[in-house]
Amino acid sequence: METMESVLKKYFGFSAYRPYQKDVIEKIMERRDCLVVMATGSGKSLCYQVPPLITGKTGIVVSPLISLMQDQVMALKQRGIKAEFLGSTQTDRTVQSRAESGGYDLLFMTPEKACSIPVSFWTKLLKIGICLFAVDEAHCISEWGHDFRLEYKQLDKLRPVLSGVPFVGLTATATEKVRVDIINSLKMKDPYIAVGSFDRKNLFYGVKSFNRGSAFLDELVREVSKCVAAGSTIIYCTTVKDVEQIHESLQVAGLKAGIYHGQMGKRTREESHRLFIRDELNVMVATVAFGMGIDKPDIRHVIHYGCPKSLESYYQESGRCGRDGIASVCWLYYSRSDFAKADFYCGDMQGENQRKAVVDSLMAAQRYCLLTTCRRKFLLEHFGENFPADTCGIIPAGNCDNCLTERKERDMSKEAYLLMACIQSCRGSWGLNMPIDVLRGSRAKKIVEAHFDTLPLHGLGKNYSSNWWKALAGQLISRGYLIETMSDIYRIVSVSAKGAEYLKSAGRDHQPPLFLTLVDEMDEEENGCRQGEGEGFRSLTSSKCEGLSEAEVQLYNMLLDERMKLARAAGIAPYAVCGDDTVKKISLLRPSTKARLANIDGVNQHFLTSYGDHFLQIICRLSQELNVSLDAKVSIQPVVPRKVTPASTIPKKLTPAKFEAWKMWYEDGLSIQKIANYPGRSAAIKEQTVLSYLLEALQEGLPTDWTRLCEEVELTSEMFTNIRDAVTKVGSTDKLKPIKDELPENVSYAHIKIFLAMLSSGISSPSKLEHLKEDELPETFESSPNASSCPEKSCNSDQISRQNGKHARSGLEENDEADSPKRSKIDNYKSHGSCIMEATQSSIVDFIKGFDNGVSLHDMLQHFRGSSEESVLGLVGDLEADFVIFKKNDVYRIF
Ligand SMILES: Nc1ncnc2c1ncn2[C@@H]1O[C@H](COP(=O)(O)OP(=O)(O)OP(=O)(O)O)[C@@H](O)[C@H]1O
Repeated sequence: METMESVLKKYFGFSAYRPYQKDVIEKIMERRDCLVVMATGSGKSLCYQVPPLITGKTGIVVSPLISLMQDQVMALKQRGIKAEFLGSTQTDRTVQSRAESGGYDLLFMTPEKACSIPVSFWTKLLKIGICLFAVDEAHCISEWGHDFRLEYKQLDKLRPVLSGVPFVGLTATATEKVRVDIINSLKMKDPYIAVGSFDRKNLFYGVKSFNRGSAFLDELVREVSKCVAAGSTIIYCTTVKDVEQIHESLQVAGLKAGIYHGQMGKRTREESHRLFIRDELNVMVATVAFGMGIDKPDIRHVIHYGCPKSLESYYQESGRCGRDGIASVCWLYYSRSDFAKADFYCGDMQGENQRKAVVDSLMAAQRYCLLTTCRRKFLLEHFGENFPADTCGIIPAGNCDNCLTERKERDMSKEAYLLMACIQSCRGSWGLNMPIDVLRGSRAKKIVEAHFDTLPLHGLGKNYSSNWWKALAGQLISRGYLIETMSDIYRIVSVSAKGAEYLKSAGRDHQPPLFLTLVDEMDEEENGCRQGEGEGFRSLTSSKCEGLSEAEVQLYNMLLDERMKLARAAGIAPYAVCGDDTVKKISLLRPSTKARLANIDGVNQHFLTSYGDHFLQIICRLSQELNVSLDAKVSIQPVVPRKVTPASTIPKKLTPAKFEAWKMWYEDGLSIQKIANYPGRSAAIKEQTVLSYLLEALQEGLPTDWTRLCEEVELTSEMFTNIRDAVTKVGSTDKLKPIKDELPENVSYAHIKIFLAMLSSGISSPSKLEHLKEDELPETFESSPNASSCPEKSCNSDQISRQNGKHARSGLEENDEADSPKRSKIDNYKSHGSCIMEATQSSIVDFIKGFDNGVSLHDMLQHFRGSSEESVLGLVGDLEADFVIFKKNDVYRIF
């Protein structure tokens, strides 16, 4: 049976699971129902893709769209996974019968199909084995969701039919209500719930206001032309008319743009989708009909032309961007008229709940547009996630427009007073138009009829346009001075308690200062320009080739062309051959052998067998042409996906600085030293301070990697044991000095603090640290005076000293030693290694194969003492693709 790790490398080419993936997979294998709520692009699909490959049983996946299933099936087949879909567009009549005899690892179907397929199908397949029943985009089940589909509600019918099969719901958008709905609708029993962070750290968020017209269209075309160099772009529009207009403008400008909306024929729509997925089109202009089905990992820009109908759908649609983890950009353009569309979106809503959900979501989207503070924080907090900092500008410098640019502020107390007082005078039962018209001195019929033209404030706000006042109102709403509510489809603006307090403290001639941000619309009116005007989009073209030399950039582009040719020949999308990031790594490392190619993250076995030789030839030829060496010795900083922190575990007590320090260390993998001297900080802080922040974070329950921490502060097993002895001797941990006094000089207070933190986490012995390296064993083990008394004279000295070391340690550790599978395996090998072994290709393969969790070079050298390090490395390097040796963190494994 394959293991979780071997499946990951063999089929997907990845070296490590992302947060939560492993846990969910394990739970599914234990046949437990699971609800997986994780960000778009965070890797939820892997949770249902892996179990069938381990168990050899079929996984059923219910998915809302045929186009989505088709793309997934294409990509899975490219990974050597047997996948198919059942649905109206399936032309192969044999799929169903092959499926029922267990012919597929993964079988996709629409909810309609799942409910209508005869029970005999399930009965037959159950006999062979179904390892899971996954419901993708599970929020469609809930009326509270933004994409409710009636067919999803019927899925519970299958529960009794598929008794014993774990049900797995997956979604990227789920509020508490939606989660409960999914669990109840699917009749999940004691489900394992994995809720990840919604933070898409590689996405930049920006918003701009715009006025419809040809001038803006020209600006948009200019900006989109710049985007094209970085990769694919989607432009989402709210109406078909906008789609057609923008598409035409892009085409006139010579851009390869496609179009997609609900009024197009099915064929043309599918063709458009296909061309975009295969990189034959650079830009797709679409309505939201082109939404959930898009699984293209290398989309670099998502632009919204018009405010989306809800913040949930904005998150979903912008979430199509940068799914491969590479830096990508989401811009939203809104105009004020977008905010008046509640009636349009509510049109076909039946129940009061649905109407309310729609209206609330639209208002949240509107607030997002008008925001002057961190957009990421707002988005995350909308999904119930705590974002402890006020800006997303700590790492790196600003990842949303509001955190990136310093906005102008000015005292707007007078204007704020006028607006709030006018709203109060109009008795707070109108939308914004009425009080603003009153302020601007309108004598429209409804104003005269309501006698608002006699109000003392009438006409006092003539100096500003209606849009200026609306922008001010937006600010006052976001700062809590005004409240906007909905009555049916009408907006009502009233003064909040905070606003009333302000009005009380002010009069017509005197107001306490109230500094507010000069948003674009105001700035344009007052100063004739917008802040950041002319900056255009955040450029991605430079980051695409970051870290590559000029020749490597050329190689990268040539390899992208080569990938395109291969994809065209195979009739698949280029990303299905391999991802952009993998091509970038290949350009950097320029492997000359299959083994080296296999070690590159993202290269799976199918790629190796299908394209490996071809790529190696091309790399060799192009490297010669560009005069760059093969097998470059570059240490690639893996794009370590930040581990997501479930909202509930972000401790309230921790200050943002402490939490940030922990995130940088634990999630971004930065060292304590790097954090202390982080360039984004105004002044360096002490390493000791960083360590104390980390320890506080751990005390608050945040996770850590003890092995890594010990390695970083050089806390060895020997020190650990010494500190433990000292603590026992002193008999108290209240004061550190007496403990320190018992210890040698090289043991610092930091070491003692870490020891104590470990102790309170239940680690009382150094060997509890999973990956403790051999060479970190206490020196006393190596230099044991008992070494010569080993009964087996034929044992090598290393083994003798370790055996004695075991005796030299307290009884407490004997059990720990026994529970370390890696160590006992190594010892096993060593006990056979009484003669000096020389390495050969096959003996190396046999040796590595003996370790499920891999083996380090150190272990290999200990085993093959008859060979030099150079020759062992040479042999490992020469082992070709039959034995895909995969190296990570200096540990070699074989697949
Ligand atoms: N462990 C991993 N290591 C590296 N890349 C991964 C890993 N798991 C998934 N990915 C990649 O992340 C990308 C997004 O994964 P996936 O399509 O499963 O996201 P998702 O959570 O289902 O998103 P959505 O909700 O938008 O459909 C894919 O390109 C996938 O190959």
